[in-house]
Amino acid sequence: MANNSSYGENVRRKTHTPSAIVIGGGFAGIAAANALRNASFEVVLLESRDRIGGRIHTDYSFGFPVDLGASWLHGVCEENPLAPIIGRLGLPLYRTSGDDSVLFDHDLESYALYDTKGRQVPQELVEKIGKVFETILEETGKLRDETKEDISIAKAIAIVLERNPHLRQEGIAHDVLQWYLCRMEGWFATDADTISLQGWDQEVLLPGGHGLMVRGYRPVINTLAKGLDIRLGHRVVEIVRHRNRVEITVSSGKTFVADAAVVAIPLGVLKANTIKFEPRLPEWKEEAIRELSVGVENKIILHFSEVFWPNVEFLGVVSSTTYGCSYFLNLHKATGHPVLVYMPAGRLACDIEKLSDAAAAQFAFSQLKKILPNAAEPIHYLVSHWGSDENTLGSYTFDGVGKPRDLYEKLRIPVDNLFFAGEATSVQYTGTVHGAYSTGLMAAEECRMRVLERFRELDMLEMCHPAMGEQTATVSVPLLISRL
Ligand SMILES: Cc1cc2nc3c(=O)[nH]c(=O)nc-3n(C[C@H](O)[C@H](O)[C@H](O)COP(=O)(O)OP(=O)(O)OC[C@H]3O[C@@H](n4cnc5c(N)ncnc54)[C@H](O)[C@@H]3O)c2cc1C
Repeated sequence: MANNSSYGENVRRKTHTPSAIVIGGGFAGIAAANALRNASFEVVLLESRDRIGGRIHTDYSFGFPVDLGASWLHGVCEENPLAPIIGRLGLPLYRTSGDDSVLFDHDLESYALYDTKGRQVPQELVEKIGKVFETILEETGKLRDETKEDISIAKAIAIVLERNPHLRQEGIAHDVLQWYLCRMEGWFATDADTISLQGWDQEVLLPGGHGLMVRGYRPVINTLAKGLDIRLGHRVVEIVRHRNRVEITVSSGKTFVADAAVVAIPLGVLKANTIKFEPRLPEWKEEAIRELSVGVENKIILHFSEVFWPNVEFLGVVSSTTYGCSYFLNLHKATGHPVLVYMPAGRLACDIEKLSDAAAAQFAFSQLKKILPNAAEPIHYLVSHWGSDENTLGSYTFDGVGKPRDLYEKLRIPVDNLFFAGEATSVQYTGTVHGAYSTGLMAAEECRMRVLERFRELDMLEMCHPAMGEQTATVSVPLLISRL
């Protein structure tokens, strides 16, 4: 093997720095940009909003942090890819449930349910119906084994109740059952008649239960974003891919060029077709964008001058329909601040989004008054609009009826030098922060590999220059781009 240095004068090395553009400054995009920067790429991140974080939106206007987007770490354990950062930053978590289940993000003993007249539902009944709900869902599993055709979880439950009349509930017990279903709808950000029987329990749940980020998610994303070249207010409108180059145009008309790009924008935005891909994305990719479903969950955050509610983790209002049920997270338990967070999902969330912020806050307050008639008016409020915000157009992805789960993977698979990231590309952890983060890292790694491979080719081409003679053509020279 020849000594590389003996060819030093002859081999004209490429000094081109590999480059990438990341589109979208949510967890996926920031994770990808951070990883590519660490791999010595020149990285520019284009973000349409005037802030980073995307569906991480910690607001400080009350004088303390509250999250309008994600606030739980699902899977409080070391296996959670975000655990090392959260741990290093010393950020406290408040565990609301030790159960790694999509059904119970609060431990059953912390339930505080009320009927619409403000009477607390006896705890034994709450726990009994919780078990009935689990049994019903187990029975829907049997139904799933019987039939190949996918149906909604609402339809499956109706069939189970028809077959097992002893599981049917009446009166207040029925209303409590509706409340459990309403919380399940919250998990998927959609109504039970759109959740897939085949898919609803297929995501991977990390162990350790569910924990609230007491100081909000912002410190985590800020840490990852440190030192990155982030261009806020840059809305991407066109993505043109050439063989070894991408050209990205933003709404001001400015164009950015790089070796590759990571597309980390929400599924809702992709579905709206507001970004032109040139050439068009392949049919299988367009199909994934078209067929995957995104739901809506919102937060109406009420800040009171003092606590007047019971010292419980949350207040739930049961009703004869899931649409009529309510859930208020008591942030005072976790943070010490007098705040309740009302969280509607599905059709209710979409309907409330049509109201003004003042009317939405009033609506949430009216739900609270049902159980606490002497409740004092909030002093401040914050209202999210994840369904209509043009930067998101939905809260997170859910398993729609009849939609195969390989659509998530199709959404993730790269197209030429375009790499896709974001919660909707995560097969395992769809709809979560750690899912978005993992896909950002994965896209960055695939992008790095592809661009490095290309430079290796270029270096070989340079070495085949006629002036170098036959012998040098096969010599392996460590590539400059391997600066890891
Ligand atoms: C109300 C709510 C509660 C949630 N609760 C939890 C929870 O407790 N725990 C949990 O794990 N997950 C939760 N989630 C889900 C979690 O927030 C998301 O899965 C995750 O944050 C998505 O990250 P992302 O990077 O994929 O997308 P995003 O965070 O949406 O980032 C995409 C970015 O792209 C930008 N963008 C859009 N269009 C363009 C464009 N044309 N050009 C340039 N940039 C563009 C957006 O502004 C945004 O910054 C919740 C979500 C919501 C809405």
